[in-house]
Amino acid sequence: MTSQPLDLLPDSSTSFLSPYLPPSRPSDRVFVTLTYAASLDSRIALGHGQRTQLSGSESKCMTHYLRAHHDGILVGVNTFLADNPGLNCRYSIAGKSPVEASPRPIIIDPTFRCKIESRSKSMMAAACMEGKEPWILVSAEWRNSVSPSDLVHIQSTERMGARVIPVVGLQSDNRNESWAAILKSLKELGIRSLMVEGGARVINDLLCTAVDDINGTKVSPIDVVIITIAPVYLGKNGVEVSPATALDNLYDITWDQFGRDCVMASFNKKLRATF
Ligand SMILES: NC(=O)c1ccc[n+]([C@@H]2O[C@H](COP(=O)([O-])OP(=O)(O)OC[C@H]3O[C@@H](n4cnc5c(N)ncnc54)[C@H](O)[C@@H]3O)[C@@H](O)[C@H]2O)c1
Ligand SMILES: Nc1nc(=O)c(N)c(NC[C@H](O)[C@H](O)[C@H](O)COP(=O)(O)O)[nH]1
Repeated sequence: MTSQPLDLLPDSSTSFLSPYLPPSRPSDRVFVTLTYAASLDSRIALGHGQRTQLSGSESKCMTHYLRAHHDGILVGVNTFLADNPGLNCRYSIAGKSPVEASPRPIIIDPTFRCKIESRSKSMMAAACMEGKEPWILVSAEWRNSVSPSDLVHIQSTERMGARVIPVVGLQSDNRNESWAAILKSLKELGIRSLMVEGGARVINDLLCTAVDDINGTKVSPIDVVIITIAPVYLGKNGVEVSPATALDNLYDITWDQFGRDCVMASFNKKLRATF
């Protein structure tokens, strides 16, 4: 199963994106890009568990171009199970094979719900062929008391090249603590830039998360927000992106049109503003 490479973006689109790409200089923390596609009524899927294509071909290219510029791409386990995403990079990058250009797929899955089943098998098989093998972040508490049958699932998942990585604090009820734990683990694993694609729980949580910076000040972990707006309504049963608090954090905002979609790119103030 080999997918066709996507078309190349015009220079105007790569110039539009270039200020928002992760910096190449080393940093003491993970650079986080939050990106997703939403309808005009801020829905990202028609219903829970329903894969819904919102991006047109041009904005899909944009997403894969962004993937090529990040070390990791993260989704929640519901997205993994609903969408069976490849999470690879099908945008051709000069001098790089598709595997080299692809980010590391990272799945937040505290209790390992994505255990080997036909769908995750096909995703992992596809990822092995066209991208990098996924890392599955599970709760360390869950991993320490794993059942014999789940242990078998872990071993068969790892035999396919994936890694099941225990994270201390992942199952915390406190989103600040769980995101601090996720980002600390990923940094230790060598991820310097992370593209967060969804789903709704992940996006809504992350928008309201605050983690300690090097001075111990609570700041948002998000650096850049890039949102595709598709000109459709998904209706009230759709899966909504709407954080728990009001936010007015974005700056250096620019908009560009990709086919029939509009894409907003912006930086996120590190300090959280709520009104
Ligand atoms: N349009 C888009 O850009 C887009 C992108 C991604 C997903 N989607 C859609 O979103 C829907 C899925 O969204 P969702 O909200 O149901 O699920 P999700 O993908 O956000 O996954 C939620 C699950 O991930 C785990 N998780 C997430 N954050 C965690 C944290 N901080 N700590 C511990 N565990 C955590 C939990 O098990 C949680 O139940 C699907 O229908 C999918 O098609 C759309
Ligand atoms: N940018 C974007 N536009 C969409 O319309 C949509 N539904 C997603 N959803 C993100 C989700 O994770 C998808 O499942 C992957 O975008 C699937 O794409 P790949 O198989 O990885 O190429 N993302």
